[in-house]
Amino acid sequence: MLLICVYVCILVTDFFSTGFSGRGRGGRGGRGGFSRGIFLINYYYIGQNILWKINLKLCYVGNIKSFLYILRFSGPGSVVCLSSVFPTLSCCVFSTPEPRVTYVPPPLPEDEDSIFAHYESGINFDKYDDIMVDVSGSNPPQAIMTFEEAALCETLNKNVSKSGYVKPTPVQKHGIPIISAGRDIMACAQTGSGKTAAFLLPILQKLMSDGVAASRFSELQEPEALIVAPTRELINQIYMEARKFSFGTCVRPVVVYGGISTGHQLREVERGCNVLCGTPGRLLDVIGRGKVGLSKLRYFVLDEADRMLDMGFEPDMRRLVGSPGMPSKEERQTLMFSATFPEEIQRLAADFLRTDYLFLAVGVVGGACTDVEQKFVQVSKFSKREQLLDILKTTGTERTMVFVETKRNADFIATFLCQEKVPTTSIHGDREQREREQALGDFRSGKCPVLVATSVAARGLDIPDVQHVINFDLPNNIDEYVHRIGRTGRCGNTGRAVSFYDMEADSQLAPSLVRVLSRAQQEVPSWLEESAFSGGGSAGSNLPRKGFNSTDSRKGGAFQDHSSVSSQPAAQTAADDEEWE
Ligand SMILES: Nc1ncnc2c1ncn2[C@@H]1O[C@H](COP(=O)(O)OP(=O)(O)OP(=O)(O)O)[C@@H](O)[C@H]1O
Repeated sequence: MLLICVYVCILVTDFFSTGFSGRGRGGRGGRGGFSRGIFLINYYYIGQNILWKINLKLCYVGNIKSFLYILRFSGPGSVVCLSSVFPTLSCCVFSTPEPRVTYVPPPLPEDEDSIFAHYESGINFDKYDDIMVDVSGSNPPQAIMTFEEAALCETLNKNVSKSGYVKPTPVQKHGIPIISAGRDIMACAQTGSGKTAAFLLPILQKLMSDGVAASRFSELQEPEALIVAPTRELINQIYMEARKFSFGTCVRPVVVYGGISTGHQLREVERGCNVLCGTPGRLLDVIGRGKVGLSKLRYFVLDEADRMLDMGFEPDMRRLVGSPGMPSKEERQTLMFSATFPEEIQRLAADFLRTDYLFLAVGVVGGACTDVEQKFVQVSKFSKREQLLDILKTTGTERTMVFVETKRNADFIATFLCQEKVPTTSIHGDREQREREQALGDFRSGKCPVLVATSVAARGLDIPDVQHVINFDLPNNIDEYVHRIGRTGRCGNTGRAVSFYDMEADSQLAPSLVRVLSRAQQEVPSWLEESAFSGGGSAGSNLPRKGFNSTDSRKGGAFQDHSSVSSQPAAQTAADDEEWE
C-alpha cells in the first residue's frame, strides 16, 4: 500500500514539475502557466498481477489555494484512501471502486451470409488508381496489381472474393507486399481506402503459411498478432474484418475493449487467441492479469495512431510496448497507420519502428476524398435546428450522420428529431456500451436512418450506405472535419456532406476549409473565401500543427506539405468531451 502511495506521489509531483500527460481542458496563463481549467489524468499501474487505475481530476481556478483535486483510485475489489497525502492543498478525495461492468454482447451470427455481408464498391472505385502514392525508405518491394499477385493461400483468397473484393485499393497494392516482405511500415492513407485489409491480409497469410498453432483452451494465451485501436467501435470493426478473413482457417481472432464484462472477454481469450484486437486500457488489463503473454508476438499494429495520441493514450501505448515479454522492435514487425503525420507521430514511429521502416503516403494526407460533395450553409446559432429538419425532410430514409459538438447536444438533437417524427438514434461517450451497440445496429439496419454523434464516431466507422453527413456544429479542427465527412463516399461510392457554418463561431476554420475544398476539387463559396481571407482564420485555435508534415520526415521529399490541411491536435474536441475508450 505504501509503495502505491509513493507511486502516486511521484506521479503527481511529476505532474507539477513537468506538466501533465493525461488529457485536459484549460487555458494557458499569461506567464506560461495554466490559468484555469480541469485536467484529467488516468494512470494504470500493474502490481501483484492486478491492474490498478488511478484517476486524477484537477480543477484549477487560478490560485493554488483553491486547487481542487479528486483522486479516484481503484483496483478490482480494493479501495485505498489517500486523503492525507497532500495536506497543503484543499482537497476532496473519493475512493470508489470502478463500477463492475456486466454487459455481455449478444452472440455474433455464425452463418456465412452475415459474416461476408458487404456493400458494393462504387462507381468511383477505379478512380483510386489515379491517387498519388509515395513510398519512401530503402528497397521498397514492388507493388502488386491484383490479389493473385499477393499469393494468398486458398482459403484466404476465397474469403477475399466472398467479401466482394475484386481488385486491391492503392494502400493494399503497396501495403500488402511491404508487410509480406517483413518490413515495418508507417502508412498514411485517405479515409475509406481499405487500410484494414491492407494489414490484415498479409498478417493472416503469414500466420497461415507458417502453420500457426491452432488455438486451443489455455489459461494463458500467447497471440502472434496484437492490434490496437483507440475506440471500442473501431476495434470491434477491425475484429469483424479479421473474423471474416480468417473464416474457415485455424487462426482465431479475439477482441477486448471497455464497457463489456471482463470475465466474458477473458473466457473468449482463454478459448484460443492468435490475433488479439483491443483498445489500450483493456489490453493492459488482460495482460496485467497474466492472461495474455507476449513472448510469441510477431506483429504489433497501431491503427489511428494520431487519434490515440489525441485521446491521451501515448502513455498506454508506451506501457504496452514495455509490457513484460514484449519482443523488442527488432524482433517484432510493427505497422503504424495514421491519418496525419505530425511531429508526435514521427517521434512515436522512431521509437516503435525499426530504423529501415517504409513510409507509405496515399492521396493528400489529411485531405478529403473527392467522392464526397461538400456543401456549406450559412446559419445563425438559433436557426440550426430548423435547417436540420428541412434537410432531413428532403433526405427521407437515406442514412445520415449528424455531428454535434457535445454529448448533451447529441441527446437533445436526437430527442428533438424523434419528436418531429424523424427516426433518430445517438452515439456518444456517455451512453452505455449496450446503448452504443444498439444505436449502431439500428442505424446500420435502417431502423433509425439518422444517427446523431459526437466526434468520437468520426474516425474509422465503416457503415454501409451512409449517403449524407451533416455537420450541425463544425469541429474546431480540420482533421476532424475530414474524418467526419469520410463516413460517406467510401470505397468508390459517392456521398454528400452539408456543414452549418456560423460566421461568429467557425471563422477560425475558414482558411483550412478553403484549402480542403479546393484540393478536393469542390466549389468554394465566395463568402467562405472572403471569411478566410478577411483574417478571421489566421488567429484563434486552428493554427497548423507545429511541424506537421505529410511525408516521410527522413527525406525532404516531394509530398512535403507544410502549408498543411492539418491543424491543432484534435485533443481539444474529442478528449474534452468524451471518455470513450
Ligand atoms: N479492395 C477492396 N475492394 C472492395 N471493397 C473494399 C476493398 N478494400 C476495402 N474495401 C471495403 O471498403 C470499406 C472501407 O475500408 P476500411 O474500413 O478498411 O477503410 P479505412 O481506410 O480503414 O477507412 P478509415 O480511414 O475511414 O478508417 C470497407 O467496407 C471494406 O470492406
